[in-house]
Parts: sequence; C-alpha cells; structure tokens
Amino acid sequence: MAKSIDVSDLNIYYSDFLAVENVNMTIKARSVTALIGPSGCGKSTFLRTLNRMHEVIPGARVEGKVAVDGQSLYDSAVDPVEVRRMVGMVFQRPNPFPTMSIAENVLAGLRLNNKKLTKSEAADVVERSLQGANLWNEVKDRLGKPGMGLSGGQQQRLCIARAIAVEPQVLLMDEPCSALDPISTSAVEDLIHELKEQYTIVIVTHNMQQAARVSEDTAFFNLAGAGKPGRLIEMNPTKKIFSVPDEEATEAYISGRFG
Ligand SMILES: Nc1ncnc2c1ncn2[C@@H]1O[C@H](COP(=O)(O)OP(=O)(O)OP(=O)(O)O)[C@@H](O)[C@H]1O
Repeated sequence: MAKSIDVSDLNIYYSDFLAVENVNMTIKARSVTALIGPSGCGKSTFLRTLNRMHEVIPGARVEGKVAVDGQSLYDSAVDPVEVRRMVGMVFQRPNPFPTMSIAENVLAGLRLNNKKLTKSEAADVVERSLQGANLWNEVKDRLGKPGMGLSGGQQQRLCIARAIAVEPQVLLMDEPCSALDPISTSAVEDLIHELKEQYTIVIVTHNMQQAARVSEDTAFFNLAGAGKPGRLIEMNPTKKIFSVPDEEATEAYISGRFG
C-alpha cells in the first residue's frame, strides 16, 4: 500500500554545514510530488533523507522527523535497510548492474535482501516488474541478455523495474529523465502516471514542464544566498504553483526570472 510522508522541523547537515533548514511538509499517498528549485537549494539532499540514503555520506546527519504513515524513519529501533526497501529510489543516470542480465537486474534488490525464490517465483517477479515498468514487451525475448545492451530510456525503465521488484511503498526519483531523449522521457512520464495508482512518488526535476505534467503537488525550494541553507518556500497543488503561487519567489522562479 502506498504511504503518506510527514516531514517535521527537518534540518539536514553535511558535518557542520546546514544544507537544508526547517522543512515541514506532507506528501500525499498515491500521488506525485515534484521538488523544484535552483541548483544547490537541497532538493536531492532532501530527497535522500526520505529513505535514509543521506546518512550513508560520512558526517551527514539530520535533526527533526520523517514519518512514513506515522512510523518515524529515524527512530533508533528502525533498520535503515528495511527503510530503503520500503522507500525505493531511481537515480539521474540509468545504472543497471553492468555484469548482470536484464532478468538478474530486476531481481538484484530481492537477492540483496536475501530473499530465496524458486525459479518460477523469480520468473513471475521479473515479468510483473517489467510489465509494471512498461518494458516487458520490448525485452521479453532477451531476458538473459545484458542490461547494459538496452537503450538509455530502456535502461531507466529497467532500473524502475528493479526498484518496484522489492514492492516498495514509496518511489523517490532524482531527475530520472535528465539523461534521456524526449521519446524516452515521455515513456518514463507515462509510466509515472501509471505507477502513482500504486505508489507514493517524489520526483526531483529541473524541468518545470515535467513537474507540471506529472505531479499533483509541487514543492519549491530556494536559497537565501550563497553558503546559506536551502528552504522550502512553498508547497501547493501544482496547478496553483504554476498559475497563482502564494510566494513572489516562486513566481519569479517559475517565470524564469532567476534560477
Ligand atoms: N556529499 C556532500 N558533501 C557536502 N556538501 C554537499 C554534498 N552534497 C551536496 N552538498 C551541498 O548541499 C547543498 C545542496 O545540494 P543538493 O545537491 O542537494 O542541491 P540540489 O538542489 O539537488 O542541486 P542540483 O539541482 O544542482 O542537483 C549544496 O550546497 C551542496 O554543495
């Protein structure tokens, strides 16, 4: 089941550097939320706190709370590995495992979680995940061939298949189309539309048309100045952000006056 995310009073640090300050935000279940804002305002940093990938960087830490359906992710009893299973991630550049076949790539996350599967269970997961990522018809006759042999857009959908194979509830996407051509971008955007029936999706994008096309809600982050922390300026329904935003800074950014 897709889950909602509540962020309260979140401060995000790299050692002593406060990169993002005081974020309060509610992300709706089964919906797409876009994070936009100028370079360096902390969109990717914030995104990585939603599945505890931030703390993988030495010295990186957070203060405050992130709760997924009421469960606080940073409680001491919570296993970060389980968090990352529940909250999957797709990166900017497609990153299939180079030595693995298409099918092995889809199964890689399950294998990492030590899940034992029979041959027929594995075949089911591969088919269901590739169907879910709108890639099945294109690859069903070459599942044993290397994942790296696919086009960039196909590789990104393979990475999405790999992410959904472990049945997460939330999918984080960090500029998932920035390395893709317009046709592949459109395929991934169509897929995002379908995936939101089942998953809560948070997507970082530099492309404002893309935010407008794919998301229900948009959060605009900004920087008060060089060396200052990023802040959430405004979060609202995407239609409102792109027509009558509450804040002048949002208006200036979306109309291309800065950023
Ligand atoms: N590994 C790191 N160590 C130290 N500082 C970092 C690290 N990663 C990011 N930062 C800093 O944190 C701030 C936010 O960076 P982040 O990459 O989250 O911004 P962004 O909005 O995603 O930018 P872009 O749109 O350019 O990808 C920046 O000042 C950046 O220099």
